[in-house]
Amino acid sequence: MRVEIDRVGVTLGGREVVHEASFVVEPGELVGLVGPNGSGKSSLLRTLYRAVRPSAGAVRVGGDDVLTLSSREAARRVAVMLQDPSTEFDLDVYETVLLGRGPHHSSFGRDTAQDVAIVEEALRNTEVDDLGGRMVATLSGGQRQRVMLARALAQRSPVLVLDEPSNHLDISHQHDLMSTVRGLGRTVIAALHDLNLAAQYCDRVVVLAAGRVVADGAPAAVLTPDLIRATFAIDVRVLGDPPVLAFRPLPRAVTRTSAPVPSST
Ligand SMILES: Nc1ncnc2c1ncn2[C@@H]1O[C@H](COP(=O)(O)OP(=O)(O)OP(=O)(O)O)[C@@H](O)[C@H]1O
Repeated sequence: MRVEIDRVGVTLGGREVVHEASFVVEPGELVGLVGPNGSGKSSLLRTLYRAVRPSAGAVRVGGDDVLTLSSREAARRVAVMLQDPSTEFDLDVYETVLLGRGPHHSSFGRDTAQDVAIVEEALRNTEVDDLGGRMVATLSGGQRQRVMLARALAQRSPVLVLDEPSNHLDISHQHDLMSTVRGLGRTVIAALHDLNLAAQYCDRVVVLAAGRVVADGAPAAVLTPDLIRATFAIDVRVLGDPPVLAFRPLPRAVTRTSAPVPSST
């Protein structure tokens, strides 16, 4: 399903934090949204799952403005996995993932054998099937994040929105997550801090800086040393295609963090 972000503005606390953002995600594409802290990634993604109303422009999913859809239809089209899932959850893992089936039920609909099969598959795909009976609040950050991915997968929506999906995951689960979402064949938009993950797995990378889209294209075309230096204030060497990025802090960052300067050889 196609997603269009069309000249979207987002105003929060009286300040416009996203300005005229436009890009398209074609059906089945995996697009990485990258940018420094506070550049507006989460705010823009929130317009897609209707947690924030754009102050300008429109977000269209499958050709329809998301604001014109019923809540059920919006949830059938777009599933979301959030950066910091609430720790207030009073549900176990199985019940949490089953919530993903909600948009497919009528108000008092019962869980079907198909729901159970879909939930069990999502639990297996995210390697949390051994945690089924555990309360979500008792899980580690990474385990909880995988449960939230399982819930989003169980929703079986054609569009998946991921906001920093891998920030609690160990290196192997980061790659598992990216290859899982890549293999789904769904339309995926993921805000990512790890530019190497973006480079390796995304079809396209959209760069936000100070609320504006400053680049949009294939990873090798976008993730250049000049763009990364201008956007993130860090030096980088780019090797190969898909690019592998080797970072080297600028002197200002070294002063700030007292971190050792890695060798450039
Ligand atoms: N509820 C709010 N009220 C006012 N300002 C907000 C609110 N939420 C976010 N902002 C501001 O909007 C700007 C964009 O924030 P946003 O969370 O979208 O950035 P981000 O790119 O996702 O950042 P990060 O990489 O740190 O997660 C920031 O300056 C932030 O302080």
